Amino acid sequence: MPELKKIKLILEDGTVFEGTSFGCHKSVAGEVVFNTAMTGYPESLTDPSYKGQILVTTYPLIGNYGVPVDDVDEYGLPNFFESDRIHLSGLIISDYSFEYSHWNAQKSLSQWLQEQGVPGIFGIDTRALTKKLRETGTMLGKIEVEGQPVDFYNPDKENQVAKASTPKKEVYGNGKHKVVLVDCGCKYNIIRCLLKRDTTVIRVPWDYDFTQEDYDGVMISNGPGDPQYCQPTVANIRKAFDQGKPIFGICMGNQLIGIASGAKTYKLKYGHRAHNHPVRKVNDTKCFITSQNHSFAIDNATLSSDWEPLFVNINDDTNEGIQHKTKPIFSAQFHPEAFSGPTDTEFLFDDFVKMIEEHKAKN
Ligand SMILES: NC(=O)CC[C@H](N)C(=O)O
Repeated sequence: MPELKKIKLILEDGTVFEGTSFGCHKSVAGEVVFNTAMTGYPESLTDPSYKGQILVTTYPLIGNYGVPVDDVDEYGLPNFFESDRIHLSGLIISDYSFEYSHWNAQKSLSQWLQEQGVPGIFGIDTRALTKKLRETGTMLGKIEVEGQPVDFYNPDKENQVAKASTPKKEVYGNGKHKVVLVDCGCKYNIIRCLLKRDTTVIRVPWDYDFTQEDYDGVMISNGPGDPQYCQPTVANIRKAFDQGKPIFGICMGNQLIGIASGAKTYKLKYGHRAHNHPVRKVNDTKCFITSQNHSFAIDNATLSSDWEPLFVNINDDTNEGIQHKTKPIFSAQFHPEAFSGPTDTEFLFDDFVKMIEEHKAKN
């Protein structure tokens, strides 16, 4: 049993929670958001969309299955993580499991957080905290070590995508269809899902002019922070609209395609972070259970007449995707690549590749 040190969680409204430190023992500030998923902490911690945020897990027991091995697949991508490092700023949990057990575990969550310099706090009433965030809305907060004060930090005041995106172009696989992946802080399972479907993935930085590339389709990835910072990406997406090839956007990708189409985005009160968000296909009775992690959303009322909502969230009627009425362009606000979460909507990758095949056959 490691030496246990006290640490505090301080919210911008002055609320203070006292807990125990189980990660890197240092102070950190960010935006406090909650996720209600029951599994998937290794994937969440490495999801670049959490950059600038401190995550609260409502599932009380965390750490019980440790941290997976960091081996890589044939393309050099880690098998069990969504990026090459922990992106979130801190982790807030109720009960830390000092014992871990899993066939694939390599180390404890505590050890991993310490290695990566990320603070963790346990012993927090995460239900009370989540109720507060639901009532007040997302709040800024800090995990603070006694005698090490930090200022509050608002991730919406900076371009987080520029910090999470890849610095250079990289090509994966050797499949039939060339897909440009605009990396706004992409989760690796988007690359895996594309590679499984006979594609070559050309991963490029968020502000790279991919319209000069030789490509068959474009994927705009997920990513952290306010989509309004991605104006260079928006300008390139507009150029791609004119090129007419299939485009698929996920999460931040949905928001950026929306902005490029002329629509507006706004910030939700406390976002959607879970494995069980019910989403309905518009003009259809089909519903899907989806994995989600976002704060911003497209305002359906601002969609221009060439575009229409594709999916809607059944809990709060917010936008969950859009499509162009005539061009092969569509996007989802949820995560069809899951990891973690239900894989029910992975068929959207099949739809995308089918669009590419049809477009190639016609042109
Ligand atoms: N996962 C994502 O791509 C999130 C998109 C955006 N950063 C949001 O919070 O809404």
